[in-house]
Amino acid sequence: MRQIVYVASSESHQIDVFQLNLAGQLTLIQTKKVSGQVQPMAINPNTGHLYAGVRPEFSVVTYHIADDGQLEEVGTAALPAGPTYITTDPAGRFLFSASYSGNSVSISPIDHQGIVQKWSEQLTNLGAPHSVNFDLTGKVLFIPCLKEDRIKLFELSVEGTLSPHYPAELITSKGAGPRHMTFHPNNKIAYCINELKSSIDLYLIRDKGKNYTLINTVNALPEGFVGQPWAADIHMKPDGRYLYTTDRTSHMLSIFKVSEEGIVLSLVGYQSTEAQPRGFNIDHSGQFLISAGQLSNKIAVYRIHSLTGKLSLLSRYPVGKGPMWISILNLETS
Ligand SMILES: O=C1O[C@H](COP(=O)(O)O)[C@@H](O)[C@H](O)[C@H]1O
Repeated sequence: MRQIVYVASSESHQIDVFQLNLAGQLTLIQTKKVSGQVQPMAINPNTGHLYAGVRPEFSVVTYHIADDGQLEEVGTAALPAGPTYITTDPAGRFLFSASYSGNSVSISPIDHQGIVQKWSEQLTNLGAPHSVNFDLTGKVLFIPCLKEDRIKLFELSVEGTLSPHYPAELITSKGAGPRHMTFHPNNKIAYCINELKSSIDLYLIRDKGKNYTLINTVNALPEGFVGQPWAADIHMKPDGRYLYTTDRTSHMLSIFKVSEEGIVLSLVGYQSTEAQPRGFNIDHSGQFLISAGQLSNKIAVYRIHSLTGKLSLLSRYPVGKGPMWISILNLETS
């Protein structure tokens, strides 16, 4: 598997591009300067372009990815508000941008060459939306609204408009602050990391997405942890066997074993990691986890032990200033 790792560093306006080899070693192949603070990134699953959300001139930059993984800018399109998280629908026809400070989510069409166009629609009056997540059917869009303690649910039409799903929202516990999500490969369980409690909510999805039940809430910090929880990110190993989260106060990753159906999370342990780990990701083979330290200006690569899910540090690499987003591309499927 030939994989490329993209690391966005907001403060130094750059994306570092690394090749990831089969042993988990990284080789820097490009440092791409960006016109502003670059934060969230997304890869088009259809065309293989990389998109990056930029500030203070709110925009999304489209990059063509060369055969070796290097980036070439091919377009810039305006966004109505500062991008906190971006994603595309599974067909790669539209780009969705959640804006925490703009209390909105915008939709931008993507043309048939893969280039994002100016935004066409904006959902407003959302309370600090922190991410936009399609379930694995690609039909339901989950928008965790941190300041509302709700995850709002929408459906996407063929024309690219959003309408409320039924049910229209999932309600979290008071003050939880829902932030980022992931789904079990069986699409029967949705997991949401709550920023302000560093807890994980598990929702059972039934009746083809018409029925959701909150079946458990799991603490992602060690029992007795003292300090303000400040969770950031959540990812599942591609085979669905282990789940990982980060917390920025404790500078830790938490590791959970996932039961076969995805319903039970059993604590495996904690891994101390880079300072303020706002973003991390897992490679497509499920063998390596890479975490970014927003305060250390480094990324750390860990081997994931296939039988235990535990992490062992392989190496740390310097990147730009304020790294907060990691995207990984499998060149063989792009
Ligand atoms: O992680 C966080 O995100 C929000 C919004 O981030 P931004 O990148 O859109 O500015 C931030 O305000 C919050 O303090 C922080 O915890």
